[in-house]
Amino acid sequence: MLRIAVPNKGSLAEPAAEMLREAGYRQRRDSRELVLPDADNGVEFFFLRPRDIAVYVGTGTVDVGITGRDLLLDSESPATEHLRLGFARSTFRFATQAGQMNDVREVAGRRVATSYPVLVAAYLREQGVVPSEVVRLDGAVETAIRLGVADVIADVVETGTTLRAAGLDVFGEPILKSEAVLVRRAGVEEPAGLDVLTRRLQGVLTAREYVLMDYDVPTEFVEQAVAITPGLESPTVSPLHNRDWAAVRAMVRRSETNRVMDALYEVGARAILVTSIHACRL
Ligand SMILES: Nc1ncnc2c1ncn2[C@@H]1O[C@H](COP(=O)(O)OP(=O)(O)OP(=O)(O)O)[C@@H](O)[C@H]1O
Ligand SMILES: O=P(O)(O)OC[C@H]1O[C@H](OP(=O)(O)OP(=O)(O)O)[C@H](O)[C@@H]1O
Ligand SMILES: [Mg+2]
Repeated sequence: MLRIAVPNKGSLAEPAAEMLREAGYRQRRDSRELVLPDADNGVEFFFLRPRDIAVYVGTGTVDVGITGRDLLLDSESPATEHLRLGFARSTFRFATQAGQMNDVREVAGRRVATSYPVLVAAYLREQGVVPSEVVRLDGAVETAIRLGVADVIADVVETGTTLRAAGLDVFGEPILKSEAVLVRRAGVEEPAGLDVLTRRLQGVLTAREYVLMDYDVPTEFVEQAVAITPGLESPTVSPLHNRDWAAVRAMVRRSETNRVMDALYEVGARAILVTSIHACRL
């Protein structure tokens, strides 16, 4: 049985459960359940705090886990990124009172509050900047400056709403770009069953990222049309009853759907249909 750690709370919990559900696994109905066997799929889920997941994976107590890249790096655990999962995207940044600082070098001699002290200390070391102190807080880091605990904060930024509400502005380069990742123990062989989990999750990622596009096009323009929709390997081209026309089917990036439809229409394609992909194995 592959033992999989899943975040029990916080921003990662719901999207992680949703992704596993889409990949065909059982998910818990009650948020108080801590362990959930899924014998039909040969896996067992352990619901753990997101910050602890890399630690469990690093010691080998569980085989793999879903956590954030920022949490993985801050844990210093011997766990490694196996697959990017594309949700809970954020940047990790320095911020201070609006208009006060422009460069990471200004952090020298200042107090920095963060929930990610290892990550911040490592970054400052790399930049050759020595702060006076790195203050570790559990959350609500944005308030630390107003309360006089720190001069600068380093925190997760998604929309920037929380920073703005606290009258703070980011400065310097982003310390890190984070997203949810599947992690496994570093330096050991892949656990049995991880290949199946990986293919299933990749299937969900592809189904989310691509759509299926069908259209009819006069045979004389097929080459021009398939150049616009080359698909992943090669598009399917089928004859129509009217021999002057062909039907084409290809996968297209969801984000490019309308641009591609416009381009196809221009070369003479008609009856252009877009369908969501429910599941796939590439
Ligand atoms: N607003 C956000 N947008 C995207 N990702 C976020 C956001 N807030 C936190 N994360 C990500 O979630 C992970 C942290 O999860 P964790 O559960 O510890 O904190 P949280 O989501 O802030 O939950 P809580 O504050 O309720 O404890 C990190 O990988 C972080 O990058
Ligand atoms: O850029 P935004 O879209 O505003 O999102 C970023 C905020 O979201 C998270 O906070 P959360 O609500 O989890 O509170 P916390 O600080 O107590 O963890 C994170 O720690 C930031 O504060
Ligand atoms: Mg939080």
